Amino acid sequence: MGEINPAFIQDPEHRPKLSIIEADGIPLIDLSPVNSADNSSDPKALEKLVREIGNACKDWGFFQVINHGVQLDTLGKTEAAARKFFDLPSEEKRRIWRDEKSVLGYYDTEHTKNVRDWKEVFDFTVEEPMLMPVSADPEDNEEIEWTNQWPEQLPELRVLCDEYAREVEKLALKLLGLIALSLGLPENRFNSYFKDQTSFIRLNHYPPCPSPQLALGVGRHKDSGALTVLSQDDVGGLEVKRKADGEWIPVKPTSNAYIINVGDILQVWSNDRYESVEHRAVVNAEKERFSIPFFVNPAHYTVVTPMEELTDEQNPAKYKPYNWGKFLSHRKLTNFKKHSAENIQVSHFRVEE
Ligand SMILES: O=C(O)CCC(=O)C(=O)O
Ligand SMILES: [Fe+2]
Repeated sequence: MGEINPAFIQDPEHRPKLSIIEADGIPLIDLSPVNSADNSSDPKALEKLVREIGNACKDWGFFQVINHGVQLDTLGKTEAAARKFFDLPSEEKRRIWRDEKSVLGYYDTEHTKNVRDWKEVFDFTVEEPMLMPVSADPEDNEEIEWTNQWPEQLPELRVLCDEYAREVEKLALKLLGLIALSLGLPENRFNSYFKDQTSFIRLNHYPPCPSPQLALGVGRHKDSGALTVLSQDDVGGLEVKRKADGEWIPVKPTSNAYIINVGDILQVWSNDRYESVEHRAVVNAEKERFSIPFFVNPAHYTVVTPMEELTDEQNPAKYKPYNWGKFLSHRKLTNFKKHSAENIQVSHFRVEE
């Protein structure tokens, strides 16, 4: 076992077990009823699908989908380009370094809950240009464009990532429609929030780690957006905190599947019918691992609040409204360094009961 920088070492209670737990994993859902070639949708099959999605969101906050409609070729090419990118010399990657001013690009010192993650990442937005508030200050109404930074030495990365974003975006919108139906809302209920979406995609690379029992690729966290659509390779490492008993359950890699998880915004929109669940990524002593999350986020000016159709006197709103863009700016700015205070969380907007 090699030595690792103490910045990566997790407190004992957060260290991974790395033993194989034989457990039923997250639900696997077949999306063919909404992706059949002739587009003939059988109402019974659609109803069943909506029920399955609703149950998965309720019981796990996580599920996998197959027959999702994303071209395998597009995913394969994006994965290959991601490998090439992380293989570039360090100086090359550092030319597109992410910092407080330019928050997209390459980064290898992210901290989750104040412990450094054993990973390097590349972030880019799905919409270009993407508008955001200039600061997290609620009084400041100025907007700014967040611009992507692409590596000069790998021009194909931009082309492939753009194509990938367009494909996965379709899947994301389809899933948001099915989730809306599962909550008893019209299928297009969430659509307008995504007109000026602030969605972004991350290429994650987890290099082999000499002390996988001490560190994590990504420490435990919840995703703050509406939904995450994640592709992982066949190495495995993602673990989900099972709602039933708090046990960390590995998500077994399933070929050609996407992993979907409910983010904090959906938790608020659904007024806690669905929950954004903690997850983390463990690392591996021998193998490197790659994953590509698509974080599905609404327009920055979205005021996030429980859907009024889902609240009434018996079931009052459990959250105070908050501004998504301000929330995201706050998160982004605090992710750059170790902080003494806890990051901003949706729980801060919870109404006291
Ligand atoms: O790599 C993974 O499997 C999970 C990554 C993740 O949770 C994240 O980037 O938010
Ligand atoms: Fe995550």
